Amino acid sequence: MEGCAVMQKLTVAIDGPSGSGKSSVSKEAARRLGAAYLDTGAMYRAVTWHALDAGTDLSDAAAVEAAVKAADLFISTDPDLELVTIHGTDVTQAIREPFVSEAVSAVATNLAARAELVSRQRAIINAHERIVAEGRDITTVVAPDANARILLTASEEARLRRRGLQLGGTQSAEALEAQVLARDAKDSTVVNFTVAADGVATVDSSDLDFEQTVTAVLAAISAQDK
Ligand SMILES: Nc1ncnc2c1ncn2[C@@H]1O[C@H](COP(=O)(O)OP(=O)(O)O)[C@@H](O)[C@H]1O
Ligand SMILES: Nc1ccn([C@H]2C[C@H](O)[C@@H](COP(=O)(O)OP(=O)(O)O)O2)c(=O)n1
Repeated sequence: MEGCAVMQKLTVAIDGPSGSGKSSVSKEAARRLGAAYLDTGAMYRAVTWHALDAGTDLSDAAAVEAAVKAADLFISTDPDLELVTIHGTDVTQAIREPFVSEAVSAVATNLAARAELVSRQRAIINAHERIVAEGRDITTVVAPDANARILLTASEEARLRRRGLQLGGTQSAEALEAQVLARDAKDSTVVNFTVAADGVATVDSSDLDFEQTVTAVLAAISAQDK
């Protein structure tokens, strides 16, 4: 019926390294597609916050697994509402603090913790008719059967520059490299987010501004979702 278009079911999976623009671009793409938005990195950050809050020794794999399984985690999937809670406590801001960024790889490299979060992420994705989910293993592990799968990349230089601006230009080059490059190096020991898997489209945002990147991602989604 005219003016009453039926929205088709849609799952979009987007992966990429730190600072490539995954979160900001996926959120905007979700708004324009009338879809929900899932930031899986925020889930890894939230369970890390929970493990630290509970005094967990992050070098003890069994203790990390237990802390992740026990985490009562809520994450908003509304692209216009950023909200993450653990046991009812609002941790939306806290999970972005450096103490979480520095610890998160210890959880993200724990395979049992990953299995637990992958299962929760699949449940969230399945509960939505239309959703854009982003992270490091969404195209390959969490939703390999998504309607559209994209690897969003950018040069190291662009990623460091963007993260530096995002953090207010106060960080030293060494601190930024530790946050962006060293964390990616640790994380990529368990998941591949630097090379596109078969059937995954690559969007390189190095020479694109934000709006151009959103346009390129939306074009890659329509090209795949036929
Ligand atoms: N194509 C782009 N051009 C310029 N800046 C961008 C672009 N994409 C994202 N940004 C900015 O770079 C910063 C990092 O993006 P973000 O979405 O947080 O990356 P990621 O989730 O991959 O770590 C944000 O401040 C964002 O607004
Ligand atoms: N699907 C995912 C998403 C994030 N992670 C890990 C990798 C990162 O170190 C942390 C936090 O992810 P996040 O996307 O917030 O990272 P950025 O700071 O945006 O680079 O979680 C993961 O292993 N798998």
